Amino acid sequence: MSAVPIEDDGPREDGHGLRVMTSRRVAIILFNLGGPDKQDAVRPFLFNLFNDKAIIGVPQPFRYFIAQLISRRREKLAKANYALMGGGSPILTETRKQAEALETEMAKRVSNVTFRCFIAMRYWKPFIVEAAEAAIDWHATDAILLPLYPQFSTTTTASALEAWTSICDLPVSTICCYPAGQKLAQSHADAILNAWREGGSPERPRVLFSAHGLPQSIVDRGDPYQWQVEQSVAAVRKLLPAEWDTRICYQSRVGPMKWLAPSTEHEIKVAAKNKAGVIVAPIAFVSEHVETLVELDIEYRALAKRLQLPFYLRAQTPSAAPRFIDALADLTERALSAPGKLQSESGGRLCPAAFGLCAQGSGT
Ligand SMILES: C=CC1=C(C)c2cc3[nH]c(cc4nc(cc5[nH]c(cc1n2)c(C)c5CCC(=O)O)C(CCC(=O)O)=C4C)c(C)c3C=C
Ligand SMILES: [Fe+2]
Ligand SMILES: [Fe+2]
Repeated sequence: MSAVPIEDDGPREDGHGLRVMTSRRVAIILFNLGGPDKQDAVRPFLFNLFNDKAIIGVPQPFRYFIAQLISRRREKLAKANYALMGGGSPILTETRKQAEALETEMAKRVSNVTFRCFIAMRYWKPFIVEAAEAAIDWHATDAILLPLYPQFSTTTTASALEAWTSICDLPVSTICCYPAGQKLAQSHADAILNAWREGGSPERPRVLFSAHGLPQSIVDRGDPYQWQVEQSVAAVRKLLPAEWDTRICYQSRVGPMKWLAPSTEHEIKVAAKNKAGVIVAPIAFVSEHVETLVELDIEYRALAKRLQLPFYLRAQTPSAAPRFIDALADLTERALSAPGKLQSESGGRLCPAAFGLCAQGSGT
């Protein structure tokens, strides 16, 4: 898919022999996972997820059949979970709020460029191809690829960026990761402190930083997600009272394989043994969806109640909080002034770009 120039786009004579540049139109492509919008969408959404080679690394046609099998098996449980949220995922509504807020912020910050956010979901509508088509139809001059995954993983960021580069050749600037940014950390700390205050400021809470899990085999292959989660937690910890106990744990395991440990469920059981109340902080999600609203708010809350934890509080995800939108705008602004470069905020250590996982995203 190629950029089609606007009829009168590009440098042109102004009648006095001077060259006039038409304005830059930057498409900000916001990547996320996507979620089923209705019950009938649950199975095809799950199929798309498990048919991604970044999730199940076996060749076709085997992956196709495995994806059919798993999505059929998981459908009933997943449908029941989405039913608890009114039938579908709120992830698109949440992402739209972020897109709107980021567009407004960028218009305030930069006056000689026109910005438009396009939502590009990996496994459900609006798909990445739809975002690419919409950006081309809007006559974007170039694009900033901004994954709504602060921590880079081959299963999320790389998968989305590869899907984009295989269909669209707009000049791009890519933001590959931003796990330890100060404003992102501050938005998490704000949410944790809010949850704590709203819970009556109980003494010595234990903060469980709960990240979406990943199969251990994927981490062993060099996926940087786990250490980037650790970087995020380190940045947030600095903003919390020093005497608070904090732990990292992993939720949302799927299937029988070994996943990152300890699990969030395990840490809730440990907290019960230690008679510690917890604040659960989703550290790898930037919006509300099934993994927060059902898994954390219903399933783990019920477990905590059964185990008689002194308290169970849950910090909200950054969603469209001004500090988080500010963080996204900073990243966008930096990418704007370095077209074609891969932007990374991974703290200097082993950027994914260094081992080529998302280098294709650098474009021009
Ligand atoms: C932090 C980002 C995410 C990583 C890493 C990730 C890896 C990963 N996920 C699955 C399987 C499922 N994930 C599901 C939902 C889901 N996952 C993420 C984010 C990450 N996944 C989000 C934001 C969501 C919510 C989508 C929504 O409904 O809005 C699901 C569907 C729900 C369910 O059935 O439990 C599955 C399945 C794997 C296998 C994996 C890494 C290999
Ligand atoms: Fe997931
Ligand atoms: Fe990076």
